[in-house]
Formats: sequence, structure tokens, C-alpha cells
Amino acid sequence: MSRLPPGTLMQRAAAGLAAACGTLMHGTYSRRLTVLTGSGDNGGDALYAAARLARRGAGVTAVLLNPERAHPGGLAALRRAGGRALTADTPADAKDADAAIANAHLVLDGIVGIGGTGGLRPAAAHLAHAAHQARASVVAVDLPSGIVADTGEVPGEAVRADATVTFGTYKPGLLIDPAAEHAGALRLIDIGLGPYLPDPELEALQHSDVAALLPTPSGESDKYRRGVVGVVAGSERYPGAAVLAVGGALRGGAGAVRYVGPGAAAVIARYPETLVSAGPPAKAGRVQAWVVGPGLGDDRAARQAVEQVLASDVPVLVDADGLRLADREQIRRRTSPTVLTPHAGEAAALLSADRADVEAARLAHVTRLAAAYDATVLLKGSTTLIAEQGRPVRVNPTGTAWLSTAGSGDVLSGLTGSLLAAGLAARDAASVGAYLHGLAGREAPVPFGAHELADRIPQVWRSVHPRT
Ligand SMILES: NC(=O)C1=CN([C@@H]2O[C@H](COP(=O)(O)OP(=O)(O)OC[C@H]3O[C@@H](n4cnc5c(N)ncnc54)[C@H](O)[C@@H]3O)[C@@H](O)[C@H]2O)[C@@H](O)CC1
Ligand SMILES: [K+]
Repeated sequence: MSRLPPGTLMQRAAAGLAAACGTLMHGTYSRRLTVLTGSGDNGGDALYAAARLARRGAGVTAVLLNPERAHPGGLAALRRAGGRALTADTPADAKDADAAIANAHLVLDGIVGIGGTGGLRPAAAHLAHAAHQARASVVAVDLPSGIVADTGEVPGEAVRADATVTFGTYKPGLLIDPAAEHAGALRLIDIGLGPYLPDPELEALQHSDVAALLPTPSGESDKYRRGVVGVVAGSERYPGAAVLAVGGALRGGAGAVRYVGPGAAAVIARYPETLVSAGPPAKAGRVQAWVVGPGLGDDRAARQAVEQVLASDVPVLVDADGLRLADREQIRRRTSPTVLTPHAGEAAALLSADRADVEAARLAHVTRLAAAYDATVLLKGSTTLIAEQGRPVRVNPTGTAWLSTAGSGDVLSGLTGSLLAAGLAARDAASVGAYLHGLAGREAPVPFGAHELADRIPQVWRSVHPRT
């Protein structure tokens, strides 16, 4: 801001916002636009954008939450362009304000942006509610008012937008649930901040990033050089978990999958290429990474298996029952990478927290868990996050709610373990595993069973990396 004439960034933001609104309304002429206006610069952006749209023929009403403190330049520009302004909570205007929201084609949420704290105050919450009830599309300016930009938390009332036009950079809250659910479709407007932004706290891999990380066999490869992944999963009671984890592991790029446990017959029946051994993991032969936990149960053999795997000097992924059985101090003492893949309930148990609190504050909890275990943590759920101490958290941009189906996590742990065995760093293996798994969920015809996810992985692998 200090390098540019005053107001330059706001004008860039407003121009991008107006263009996006024009597209969403399919034009401006005879369209009705209502602007919910707070008293900070977020409201300023909205007023200047509305003034641009009014000049192009839109009928604009600004509903001001605090008329004395509304952005003076923005309000003057809107009035010059023929827009009208109402005061939200004076009895004379309140009815007109509600009508302007109810009858709008588009409602612009300029209540608060990155300067907001806490859930919406009552007068703002009333407007947000009215906008939600209206037929209009709701476009949030920079972010849906009421969400926490830095964390994705929603501490109280918040706007529910159909689309969010955000400036300069994505905010974590636009990418992490529950706040991300409020944001709708995202559009980023470049206002020239790029060279001045600090390193990100949150990253989302894209196709090209994932393509660059996928393991590719070379002319020199053989099954051992490509990596062997050991899978310790399944029990008399849950043999299917063994099959699903092996199914994921066979599609993760390792050269071979070694299965260890009581589900060998079921595994071989489905995947005859699997190496199986009946003894404990310590006697199973060399692997480059272990997956331990899906469907393992919690008897003495299960407990021993987890302990032996954690005593190895290769990367280990711990999932499901393994998370309950694993000893925290043993994990902290490990010198090879450890990946934990809890869902919110399992993460809550590991942290002695409430599941609802984990779901409400995913970023805080995944970060805490990574620190407590000195491990890479992949927190599964409506938003999947991957945390490792000292590195930006990764948010997985793929996925669908259809993935919440039995056995889905078993496929993910096999797949991710296989990527570990193929040589990916823990954080990359977890991010790439989640990415491919999420894409498989989007591609599979719904409703699907978890085994179909494993079958879809080669197709999504090729869509990410067409030359494989
Ligand atoms: N910082 C920048 O580089 C740029 C910022 N811009 C805009 O400026 C915004 C930030 O502006 P400000 O820092 O002025 O702050 P905001 O406009 O985000 O919010 C501050 C205002 O909201 C009110 N408020 C805070 N919490 C509230 C709550 N819970 N319920 C109701 N009202 C609440 C405050 O009383 C204050 O009036 C960004 O989100 C963006 O829209 C853009 O103009 C582009 C450039
Ligand atoms: K907003």
C-alpha cells in the first residue's frame, strides 16, 4: 500500500469484483443489486464495485450498518452513480432494506473482510439471514462475513455465499471447513500483491505439483528398487480391511505389496500378486515402508504388530486401530518418518478433545497433533489437512462427501503407504495420496463402494500425469 497512490489497491479490487458480479448477473442493465455494507474497507470495496455496476445500468441499493462510518469515498461514488443508500436499523428504512434484499438479483456481502472478529453482530446477522432467505445469489467480498479468515472456523453467525471474490491471495478460511462451506465458488482477483506476500501458512497442491511428485519407474527399475510396501491390516473379524488396504497399496507406485496378517487368504483371492506372510511383521522380510492399523482389532497380536512396525527403521503409516494401539513415546522416538491418518473422532481421542471441537477447528487440531507426536498428520474429513512441524500445512483440494463410506480410509492408507515405499517424503506421500483418493472419489460413479475407489486410481493417476 505504501508504494502506491492511496486507494489503488481498493480500486483494483473493486474493478475485479464488479467484473465478476457482471458475469454472475449475466449483465448489468436492469439488474437489481443490494450491497450489505459494513464500516471498514471491505464495505469500501463493495461500494466502489457497486458504483461501477450502477454506471453500467444496474439498480443499486446499499444497506449501511453504520452510516456515519461507511467508507466515505465509496459511498460518494455510489451516490454519484445514482445508487441509493438505506440505514439498516432505523425503523424508517428497515422495511425497505429487507425488501431490497428480498427483491435483488444479487446481494453483495461487504459487511466485514479480514478485519472482522468473532461471529456477526446482531444487526449484521439479520442482514446475512435475510440474504440467505432471498432468491438472490450472494457474492461475498473477499470472504463470507463472520468466518475466521486465518483458520476456517465459524465462531457464530456468518454469511452463506454462492460465490466469493477474494483479493490478492486465498485465505485459509476459504479452503478449510466449516468456513469453506460458506464461501461457495472461489474467484481470486490479482491486485498485485504477489511479490510482497510472505511465505504461505497453507498450501493446496494442483495437478502439476502432484504430477511432479508421482513416482515413475525408469529403465533401471525392478520391483525392489521401486519399493516394497508392507501392509499390516485386517483380522478374523475384518478381513475386508486387509483387501482394501492392499488394493490401495497396489495402486500407489510401489513395486510390490507384502501383506502380513490373518487375512492372507482373502487378499490372495482378490489380488494374487500380493506377497503374503503369516508371521509377525518383524519376521516378514524387508520393506521400504509399513502401513499398520486398518481393521487390525485390538488383541495382543495386534498390539505387538504395531509395536514391531514402529520399531522398524523405515517410514510407517499408522491408521485406524493402529492409532489406538500406538505408543506416543515410541512414535516420538522414531528417527524415520511416521504418518498418522486419523479422522476427526480418532484425532479427538489422541488429543483427549471433543470430536466436535476438532471438526470446528481443524487447522488448530492437526497442528497440535503433529507437534504432540512429532509426526506427519493427515486429518481426514470434509476438509483433509496434512500437517508437519515447521512446514506450511497442506489442504487437499480434491474429494467429495461420497468418500465418507466404509473402507474408504483403508484404501487411502494403502495408497499413501505405497507412495512412501516408492520414496516420497512423508508430507508429499500424504498430500499426493489424499489428492488421488479425492479425485478417485469424484470420478467414480456414485454411490460407490470403497473397492471401486482403488480400481479408479490408475485412471486418475493418468489424468494427473498424462504421459504415464
Ligand atoms: N489490506 C489490503 O491490502 C486490502 C484490503 N482490502 C479490503 O479491506 C478489507 C479489510 O478492511 P478493514 O481492515 O477495514 O476491515 P473490515 O472491513 O474487514 O472490517 C472492519 C469493520 O468490520 C466491523 N466488524 C468487525 N467484526 C465484526 C463483526 N463480528 N460483526 C460485524 N461487524 C464487525 C468493524 O467494526 C469494522 O468497522 C479486506 O477484507 C478487503 O476487502 C481491499 O480494498 C484490497 C486491499
Ligand atoms: K465480506
